[in-house]
Amino acid sequence: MKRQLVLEDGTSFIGEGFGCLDEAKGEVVFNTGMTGYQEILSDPSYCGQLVVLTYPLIGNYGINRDDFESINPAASALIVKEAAEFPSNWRSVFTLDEYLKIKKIPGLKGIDTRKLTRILRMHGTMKGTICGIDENPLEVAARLSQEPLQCDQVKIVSTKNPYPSPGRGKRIVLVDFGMKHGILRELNERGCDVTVVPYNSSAEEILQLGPDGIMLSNGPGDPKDVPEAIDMLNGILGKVPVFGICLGHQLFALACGADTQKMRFGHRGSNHPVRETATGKVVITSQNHGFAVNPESLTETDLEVTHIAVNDGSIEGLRHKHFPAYTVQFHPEASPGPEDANSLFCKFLAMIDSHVQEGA
Ligand SMILES: NC(=O)CC[C@H](N)C(=O)O
Repeated sequence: MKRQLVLEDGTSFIGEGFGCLDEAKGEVVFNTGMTGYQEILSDPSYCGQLVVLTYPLIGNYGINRDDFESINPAASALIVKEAAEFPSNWRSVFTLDEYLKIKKIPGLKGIDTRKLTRILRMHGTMKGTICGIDENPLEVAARLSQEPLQCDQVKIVSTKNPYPSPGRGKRIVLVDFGMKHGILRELNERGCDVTVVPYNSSAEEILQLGPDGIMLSNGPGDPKDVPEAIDMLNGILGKVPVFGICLGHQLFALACGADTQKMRFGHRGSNHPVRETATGKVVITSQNHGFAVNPESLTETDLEVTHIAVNDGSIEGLRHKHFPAYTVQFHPEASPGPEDANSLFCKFLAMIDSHVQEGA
């Protein structure tokens, strides 16, 4: 069935609906990864977003049982040039179309995703909707531009109750703002005894669990929509070592007095080069973010920049000058993408050891 994507500025792309044929609405963002559509689709940070994949053929290795980053994908829709109907991979259990139908996610295929991406790069991220072709794009766009952006995504994707993921090693409290399973996987692989807690847990509730370290997960939306987490961070900073990823990094920056800002079209892909300021070493990273820490806002804080994006010079990592705490804007857990930055999890555990040795 023919469906159209209408952008906030009235641009319309007519394609073929696949997966679920419901209407979709949200922010239209593009990801440049050549592979990893299953992980992208199931990354809760895409909650409320219509994800455009720039690679022209998607779905050719199907959907498997192993590569999910969450149980229920949170993306509002998937937009591709061509969706493979006959996947070929020994792990494949569903076609992309079957999976989108099961999870009730609208898909749109057969549109010029390069043209769409160029528009988003030039204009910046826009709101959009997938609807029937009988609708007038200008009327749809006028309605869209009146609608406020969603601001409750973290509440939707975070766990409602704490749960354990046991191990015999260090005790880590993982604050779930919309956690990718990859983060939990990395901690468990290193033997950590993890308790995953909801996004709105208080500092007291977290400290009562007696953590050796606190990990702040990735998550969807604007970090300023999660003030509870900033209060919580103010109650734990300096008491327990902290490591944060993506939304966790942005929340850490806000809690330390820095500011965040929306990027024009963000960083979403699997090959973003990042330079470590101390060594000059460049790692290729997996990224998915539309906000970044404002560099000027760091002057009055105790934060130091540890990583910089090679492509646009934006901040990719921070460290607290006095407390055992550091965070990164990119995804060291990869999934999808390169594992160059994976050792940051070992660095977190080493930071916990030195915190203990210092008798803190
Ligand atoms: N992956 C993430 O944690 C994304 C963080 C935030 N929602 C952003 O878009 O910048």
